[in-house]
Parts: sequence; C-alpha cells; structure tokens
Amino acid sequence: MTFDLKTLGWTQHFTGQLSPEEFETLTPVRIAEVRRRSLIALDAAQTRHELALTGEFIASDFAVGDFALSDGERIIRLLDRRSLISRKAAGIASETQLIAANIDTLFITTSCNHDFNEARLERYLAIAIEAGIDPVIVITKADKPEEMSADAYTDRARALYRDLQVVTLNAKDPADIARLAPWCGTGQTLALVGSSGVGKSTVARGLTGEDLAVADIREDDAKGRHTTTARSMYRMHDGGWLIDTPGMRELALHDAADGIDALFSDITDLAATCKFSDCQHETEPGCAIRAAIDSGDLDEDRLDRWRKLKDEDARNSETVAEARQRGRKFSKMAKSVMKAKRARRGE
Ligand SMILES: Nc1nc2c(ncn2[C@@H]2O[C@H](COP(=O)(O)OP(=O)(O)OP(=O)(O)O)[C@@H](O)[C@H]2O)c(=O)[nH]1
Ligand SMILES: [Zn+2]
Repeated sequence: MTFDLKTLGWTQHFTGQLSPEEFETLTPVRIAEVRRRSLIALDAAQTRHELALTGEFIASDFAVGDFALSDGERIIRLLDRRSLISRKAAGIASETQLIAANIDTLFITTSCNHDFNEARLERYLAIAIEAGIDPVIVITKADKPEEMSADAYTDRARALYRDLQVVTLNAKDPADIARLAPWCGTGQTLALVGSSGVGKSTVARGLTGEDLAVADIREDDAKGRHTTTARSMYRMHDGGWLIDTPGMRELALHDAADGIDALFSDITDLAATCKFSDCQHETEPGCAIRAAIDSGDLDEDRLDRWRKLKDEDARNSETVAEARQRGRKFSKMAKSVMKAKRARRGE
C-alpha cells in the first residue's frame, strides 16, 4: 500500500475494509468512468486501467468516485462508500441510478442575482446532508450583485443552516477562486451543483484549468470504433478531485427525509412537543409550532418551505415505491401469462 493512495482520496475508512490477504494480493483503485461493460479505474500512480465487469457485477452497481479492489484485469470487490449521490431512474427495473460516490464536499452554487432562492438551496442542502456530504454555499457574481449587496446574499445563505460555510466571490477572479482552497486539497473530492448559468463551469475551470463541457475523451474501442465518453473526474490545481457527471447537474430530491429533518431540526424538535403527535400545525390546540410563529421565534416562510420540501420528497419517494409495486404486478402478470402458455403447450 503506497502513500499515493491518499492522493486518490483513499482514507482509513477504506483501509479498514481490507483483509490481510486482500491487502497483499489486490490493488485498490478508484472508478473514474462507468461504461456499459467496463470501468475505467485509476490506481495509486493515477494510471488509467480499463477493467472488465464480470461475475456478479454490472455497470449500474458502480458510481464515479467509488473505490474498489482489482486483480489488474477485473474488479474483485466494491468497497463501502463514505457518501453517495443517487437519483431516481425513469425505468422500473433499476429504481435509483448512482451518480457519484465518496464526495467530501458539495459546492451548492448560486449567484448574487435572481437565481438566489432559499427553497432551492435548502433542497440541495437536504440532498447533501442525506448523502453524507459537507455542503458549502458558493455565491458567484459578487462583482455585479443585483437586487441587494453581496454581503446581504451571504447573510441570507448563512441563516439557512447552523455553521453553514458560505463563500461569495467573483468566479472569474483567480484570487477569489483561491478562497475555495480549503475544500480542494490533496485527498479531497468535490462536486458542484446549481442551476444553469450560475457559474459552475467558471468555478470548475478556475479549480482545474479545464473546460469540463468540452473535455470529453475520444478513443477507439476494442473493435476500432470511435467512441466518445464523458470524462467525470478532474484533478484540481490544489491536488483534490472534482467529480462532474451528467446526472450531477440534474439532481432532484428523493428519499431525503433524514436530510430534511436535520436541516430543519429546529422545526422537527418543536413539532415533537406539540400536544397531538399527528399535529398538522394548523389550528390545533397546544401546537408548539404555531406558538413559535406567534412569538416571532419561527419564521412563517421557513415553515412553509419545510412543508413544501417534505411534500416534494414524499411525492418523489412515493413514486419509486409505486414503480416498484407496478414492477411487481407486471412481473406477476408476465409469469402467469407464461404459465398459461406452457399449460396450453402441455409442458
Ligand atoms: N461577472 C461574473 N461573471 C460570471 C461569474 N461566474 C460566472 N460568470 C459568467 O456567467 C456565465 C455563465 O457561467 P457558467 O460558468 O457557464 O455557468 P454554468 O453554471 O456552468 O452554466 P451551465 O453550463 O448552463 O450549467 C458566463 O458568461 C460566465 O463568464 C462571476 O462570478 N462574475
Ligand atoms: Zn403543531
């Protein structure tokens, strides 16, 4: 085990999962690309290897950023993740699609203009907390704030969550980009989310020196055909890794009840002291939340956003369950049709 594994983002969390035998015989790698039938993995020397997916593994088991053990040709074992971002898949068969693994910090990006929206920031905060990732709010366009001052935007973002880190900057200014260094050093893994046009690509270019959107790799596959695959892991100037997968930019909320509870712990704590355990915080007597609003301790807008976020999460999580239900019904029906056919054929 060489020291350079640290550079890949390897920590004690992963070392602790290895048996002495695995330690001796297998190579730790980090997944940089997930293809249909193979994975591109980086070893401690940051050499790219194409590893075959064989045996029990299929591509959808893996996310960019995963750590695994390889025998040099194949993946032997996937290691437990420190954090995971997934999204709901459209199809029935696989309910969630893995987007990225083992990210330390999520830069939730917005700008000093109409894009700044507390509800949207809270949605990303809930996603980060649920996934086990430290959120940092990055507010771009501090050099040309609209509607209010850059400091006012910073204050509004800070108020969203206790001890929340907020960096307000001009993403085009290298001196400002340098203020992001605490999250970009050797061993650290970062991802960016935010709406279109807020400056994600500009921040990414500042951190890596590369244009992410155009950094696709063209190469020839085994049969000599040209293929274009999107690169997803980029080395940052400060030594860390930036993960940018296509799914990262379209993250939606799902199955994030714990993340929402943590983000709004003041409200959840209050709700626990309401007189009725099923209190809807509308007109019930003994409602601690109504009392906090009346006394000015709780902001009505915040309560409203909490409700909407919970509804959105419930709706999106429910759909997954329903899809599963539909899938089961469909496979039952398919089975009974097959059975009937076999019976007709006299099998
Ligand atoms: N003045 C100023 N312009 C910025 C700043 N950050 C980004 N921009 C500009 O805003 C525009 C959009 O920035 P991008 O980096 O492309 O935004 P994006 O979030 O990557 O957008 P998508 O690729 O659509 O997701 C570009 O013209 C940038 O030059 C900033 O801090 N200050
Ligand atoms: Zn109540």
